[in-house]
Amino acid sequence: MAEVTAPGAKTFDLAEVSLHQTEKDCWMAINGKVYNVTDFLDEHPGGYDIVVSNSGAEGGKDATEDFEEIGHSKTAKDMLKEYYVGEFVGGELPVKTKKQNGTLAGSTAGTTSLSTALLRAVLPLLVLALAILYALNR
Ligand code: HEM
Repeated sequence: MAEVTAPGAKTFDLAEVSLHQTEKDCWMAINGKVYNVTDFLDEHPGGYDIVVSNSGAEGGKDATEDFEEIGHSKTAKDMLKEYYVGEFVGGELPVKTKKQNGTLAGSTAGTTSLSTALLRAVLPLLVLALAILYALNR
C-alpha cells in the first residue's frame, strides 16, 4: 500500500474507517485520504444522511466513487482539507466470511442427494406394498 504518505501522518485501513459511520462520528475515505466529516454533516448541501450512508466503508469500499459521481465542485473538494485526519491504506473489512471450500460443500450436497434418492426409491415400493395388501384383504 505504498501511498505517498506525509511524514508523521496517521494511517487508517478500511476496518478502522468502518468504525465511524454514524451522524455523531462520521469518517470517509476519499482518494487515499481519510476525513472526519462529523462537524460538516449539518452544513452539507446534500443533507447529512446521504453523507453518513456513504461514509465509512459502505459496501466494503471507500467513498471515492460516491463522492466523485456527484460531480462535487472544486469548492467542495477544497473543503475536504479541513476534515483531514490521515492517510487511507485500503484493506478489507474483517466481517467478510470465507466461502466453504468446494469439497466440503460437495460432500454435504452428496449426502443430501443420497438420502433423497433412497426415499424416492422406497416410497413407491411402500405404496405398492400397501396397495397389494389392501387388494388381498378385499
Ligand atoms: C460520499 C459522500 C457524499 C455524497 C454522496 C454527497 C452528495 C451530495 C449531493 C447529492 C449534493 C447535491 C445537493 C443538491 O444540489 O441538492 C452535494 C452537494 C455538495 N456537497 Fe456533497 N456529498 C458527499 C460528501 C461531501 C463531503 C465530504 C463534502 C465536503 C467536505 C461535500 C460537500 C458538498 C458541497 C460543498 C456541495 C454543494 C455543491 C458543490 O459545491 O459541489 N460533500 N453532495
